This record gives sequence, structure tokens and C-alpha cells, in this order.
Amino acid sequence: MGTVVDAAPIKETNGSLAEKKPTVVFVLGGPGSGKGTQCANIVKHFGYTHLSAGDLLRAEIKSGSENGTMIQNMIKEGKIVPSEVTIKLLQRAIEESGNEKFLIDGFPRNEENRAAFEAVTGIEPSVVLFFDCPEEEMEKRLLSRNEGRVDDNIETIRKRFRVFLESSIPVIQYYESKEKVRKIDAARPVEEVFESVKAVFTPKSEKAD
Ligand SMILES: Nc1ncnc2c1ncn2[C@@H]1O[C@H](COP(=O)(O)OP(=O)(O)OP(=O)(O)O)[C@@H](O)[C@H]1O
Ligand SMILES: Nc1ccn([C@H]2C[C@H](O)[C@@H](COP(=O)(O)O)O2)c(=O)n1
Ligand SMILES: [Mg+2]
Repeated sequence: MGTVVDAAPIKETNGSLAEKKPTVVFVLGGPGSGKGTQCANIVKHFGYTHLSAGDLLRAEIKSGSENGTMIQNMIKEGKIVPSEVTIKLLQRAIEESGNEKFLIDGFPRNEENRAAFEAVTGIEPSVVLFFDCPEEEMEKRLLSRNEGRVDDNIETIRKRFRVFLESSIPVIQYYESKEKVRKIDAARPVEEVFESVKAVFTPKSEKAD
């Protein structure tokens, strides 16, 4: 069967999200770099709502949605799901949250994600966190994650690494050119990484001299 995507236009809420002026931080980094782990810490300390694009897509599969099979197949292959599907899930989660500060984890994964999100929502990120980690360390973490994810096997992990290099790094470079990227050395223990993350979220006036 061909790819199923919702035929309804996703522009229904166009502009309204931007009018609410939410603060959005994109959280990027290779598979297993620790995005989800650090987002959980940021939520506790700084009151953001964590929206993981991968988690939203996995929930969509479980919900029995008509796009479930397509999403499942793409995740198994380490491929990126069409932007209209992922953006719709993100828009809904933002609108339902009641918060105005969001960590959007694992999105945008490619140029199509980036441009479509901006066009549809009118939102630009205030900051882009980039968790920088060597592949060897990410591979070790993913192979011992034990959460039963269909993509945590060596064959899919290698495909995800390739997609990250080919499609996601250019997005990080785009935001570097806009001076929005805060690069974090993610190869250290969780607590040390979070010390660097905290510095990004702490206003200059509150930092010790
Ligand atoms: N700094 C760290 N040192 C060692 N292990 C870590 C570190 N950060 C996270 N982990 C572990 O590595 C695994 C992957 O972490 P996490 O799920 O946060 O990564 P992710 O970037 O969200 O990955 P994905 O892109 O696949 O969702 C988890 O088992 C987590 O407990
Ligand atoms: N913007 C996104 C984010 C995720 N996906 C798919 C493809 C990924 O390999 C998978 C898992 O994401 P993760 O939990 O590792 O962030 O979900 C996508 O297609 N588009
Ligand atoms: Mg994750």
C-alpha cells in the first residue's frame, strides 16, 4: 500500500501558534546522544514542556492511526516521516499543553522539517541545543538502552547515523549561520552534560562571576 498521509490541510491553525509567541528550543543531536535524558532534566529545573517528535510518532503508531503502518515502516528503516505528519502532531501537542515554553526534541531532522515547520507555524526557535557525541559512544548507548525500540538494532542504528550526517547536520549548520546553536559535549556523564545545559538556560544575571 502507498504512503497514507492526512489529506486535510494542516494550515488550519496557521499563524495562531506564532501569535501566542511560544518559546521554542530545538534539541538536536545524533541518535543516542542523550537528548531525551537531558530534556527530562531541563523540564524539572526550568518548567519547559518536552515534546519528542519520535515519541509522538510512536504514540501515533500505538493509537491505531491510519498512518501507523507507514510511520512504523519508516522508523524501522531509520527514515524521516513526511513533515506534514510530524508537524501536525507537534502543533496538537503544543496547543494542548497549556504551557508557553517547549523543548522540541529530535525535530527538525531535515531541511523539509525545518522549512515546513516555520512556514506552517510561523515559529522560529530561540535556541538550538546540539548534543555532540561520537558515533562509537552513541552506538554503545543505543545497544544497551533496552526500551524495546524497533530501531535500536545495529542495522537500523547505522542507517540512523547516516541520515543524521546527511540530513540533520545541514539543519544544525543552518542554525549555526543564524548564531542560534549551543553545542554541548555530550560524551561526558549525564550530570556533567547537564551542568553545561544549565548554563544555556540560566540568565546571565543569575550566573556566578
Ligand atoms: N551522558 C550519558 N552517559 C551515558 N549514558 C547516557 C548518557 N545520556 C543518556 N544515556 C543513556 O543512553 C541511552 C540513550 O539516551 P537518550 O534516550 O536520552 O538519547 P536520545 O538522544 O534521545 O536518543 P534517540 O535519538 O534514539 O531518541 C539511554 O539508555 C540513556 O540512559
Ligand atoms: N522529526 C522526526 C523525528 C523522528 N522521526 C522518526 C525517525 C527516527 O529515526 C525515529 C525515532 O526518533 P527519535 O526518538 O530517535 O528522536 O522517529 C522522524 O521521522 N522525524
Ligand atoms: Mg530520544
